[in-house]
Amino acid sequence: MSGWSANFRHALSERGVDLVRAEQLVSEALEQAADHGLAPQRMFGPATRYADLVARALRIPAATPLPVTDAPPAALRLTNVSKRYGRRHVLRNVSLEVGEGELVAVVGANGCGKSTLLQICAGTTKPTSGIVERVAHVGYVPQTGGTADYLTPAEHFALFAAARADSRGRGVATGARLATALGWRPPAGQPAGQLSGGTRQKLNVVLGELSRPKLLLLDEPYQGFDHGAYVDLWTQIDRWRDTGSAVLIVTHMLGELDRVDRVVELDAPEE
Ligand SMILES: Nc1ncnc2c1ncn2[C@@H]1O[C@H](COP(=O)(O)OP(=O)(O)OP(=O)(O)O)[C@@H](O)[C@H]1O
Repeated sequence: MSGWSANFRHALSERGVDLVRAEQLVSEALEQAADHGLAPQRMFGPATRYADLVARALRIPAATPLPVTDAPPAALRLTNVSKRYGRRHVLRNVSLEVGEGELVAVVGANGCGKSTLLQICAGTTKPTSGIVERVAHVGYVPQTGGTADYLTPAEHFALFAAARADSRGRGVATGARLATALGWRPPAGQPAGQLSGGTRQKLNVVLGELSRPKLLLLDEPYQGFDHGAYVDLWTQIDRWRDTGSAVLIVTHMLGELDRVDRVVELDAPEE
């Protein structure tokens, strides 16, 4: 096995992908690279970065499923969640709930733990203590990363569709349709690494919503957007909420807070 394949398999397993599935993913990647006549490193970039993307597409380790109650259904519930990095407390006893058809904003000063909170909601970071309950079907738009420089938008759509056992054709068509709602027409054949920062972020948003998740986690999703795309995104967010999805958004855009149902303000970071 080549160095890239071994590193990819190892990185997948570090990200919680089971060995059989990891083996399958390595074979698929090698096949795809061979089809294009490229070395896997050239096609997918560094193995660890590609493993990040694949793990994101495969979605997130299971959290405790939410109990069924008579109350309006919650899509996400955090109870007394805390996070420490070494001795540094980043989050202390955060509790919040986002119901289906609800839009909740997370605000707070730089470094107060907003991205960490979203990672915990997504399941990509473990809390030090506390309980996370959420629906199984989650779309996560991280603040940075989340795309592979060497794959085209269509290849991203196909990869994320495959992770949901959906066909390549349907994934690519859905991705193109969702991109239109952000005023973007994905270019054929251009890898993500050659897209502008704002356009790459549009790709990130489309990947988050590609499989119509019940819960959308958006970490400052509009970075680099021009004004038109920013307006389009908020229209999309309203639409997700109105069609019953739960949306949790990290934002510094305090002017938009009258659009949201609830605001969760995190405490200032420890000195
Ligand atoms: N993997 C990590 N290891 C150690 N410390 C980390 C790690 N990730 C984040 N931190 C620290 O946790 C704190 C909170 O970071 P986080 O990115 O969650 O803040 P934020 O509120 O999203 O900030 P911003 O508004 O600038 O995006 C920071 O002090 C950061 O340095």
